Amino acid sequence: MAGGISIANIEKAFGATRVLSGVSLDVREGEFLSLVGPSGCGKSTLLRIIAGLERQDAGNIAIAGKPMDHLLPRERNVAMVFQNYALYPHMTAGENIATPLVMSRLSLFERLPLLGHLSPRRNAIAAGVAKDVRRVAQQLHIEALLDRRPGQLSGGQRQRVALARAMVREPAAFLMDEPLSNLDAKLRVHMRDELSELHRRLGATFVYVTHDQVEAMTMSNRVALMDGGEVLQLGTPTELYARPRSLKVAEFIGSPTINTLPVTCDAGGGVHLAGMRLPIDMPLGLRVTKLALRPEAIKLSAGRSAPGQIRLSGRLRRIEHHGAERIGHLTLEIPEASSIQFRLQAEEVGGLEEGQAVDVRFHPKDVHLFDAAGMRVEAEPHRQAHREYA
Ligand SMILES: Nc1ncnc2c1ncn2[C@@H]1O[C@H](COP(=O)(O)OP(=O)(O)OP(=O)(O)O)[C@@H](O)[C@H]1O
Repeated sequence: MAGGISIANIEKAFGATRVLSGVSLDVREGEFLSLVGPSGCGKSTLLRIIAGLERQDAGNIAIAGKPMDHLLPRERNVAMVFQNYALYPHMTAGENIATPLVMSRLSLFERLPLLGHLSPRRNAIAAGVAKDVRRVAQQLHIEALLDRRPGQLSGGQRQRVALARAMVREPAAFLMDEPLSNLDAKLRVHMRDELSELHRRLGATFVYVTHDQVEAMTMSNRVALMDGGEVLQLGTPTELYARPRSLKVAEFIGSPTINTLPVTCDAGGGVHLAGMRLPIDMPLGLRVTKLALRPEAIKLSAGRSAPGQIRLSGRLRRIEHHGAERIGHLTLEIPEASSIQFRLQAEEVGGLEEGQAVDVRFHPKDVHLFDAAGMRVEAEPHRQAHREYA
């Protein structure tokens, strides 16, 4: 796997706490892959193991086909970017960016402030370092900031300096641990755009840790969703959103959160919701217990539903205005009285009042079904038309 990262059966425990339970994952050369998951799921630990900052108990890491397990962090040709930037406060931005090059190109003697100048090659190397620092500073539009110390920079500028320091060595891969989480919301959205653009320009492999699924979904080629030290699903953002492998994945990805409703199955594979037979059939022998629906799959229903659609009644509890979108909260009139959220169109909101009785409808093809273990089950094409929905 030239340029990619192979992660094979990685296990890690801190004392009695098992943090990674046999994680395997291939990061392709040049891809932007996010490790996303709830706090404590082990994503930072996995990144630190790739970087060599933490030692795994079992399993192997290879970068560009080369085993890394016995190499020090600096021998791995990867650059880490952290949430707290990790800049040296007493150095200027330029000196911070130059540090990795100074460390790799100058000997210990050549780095000495006075004696180092006695080395005949020192000046030529220093000029080369300065040129490389200017090149990355230009790419990140921070040339004007090179003489400032970190304390004189904004959060976004500091993050760019940290990125420049990572880029200057031209590493095989960038490993980023929540690099945007110290920035305010507006700057975070802007930096997301910049990071995606940087990734396109550099064509390097990016592994990006975040607990923010929106960040992961908007920037990544692929997302690995982790929970409890395992990868629950690896796929493109669209795959995770449209075909979640488990209820946990379905519930983690997407905002507002996917709606879930309890269902039962009869002996013939028919699916029932609150006593209603739905136009959905399961392969014989498979039973589902949960039905899940994305908020955008649910529509306000005025008049008769289109054939084949499922209709539910409820009371509109609240309308939430999010600027460009409006979310309706509906308490359903079913015995397991569940609350669901759905997207309302601008023109629909005018005629609605909180507390009002409304009907909603959805299409069976938009339904996700899960068994008692929370795993996805595919329905069969519907076997017979049911009068109540036809
Ligand atoms: N050096 C350590 N010593 C002991 N326990 C640790 C150490 N580093 C991490 N842990 C524990 O390992 C688990 C996973 O931590 P990790 O930082 O990898 O999670 P994470 O998914 O990145 O979470 P977050 O998003 O909160 O950073 C946590 O329970 C954490 O407390």
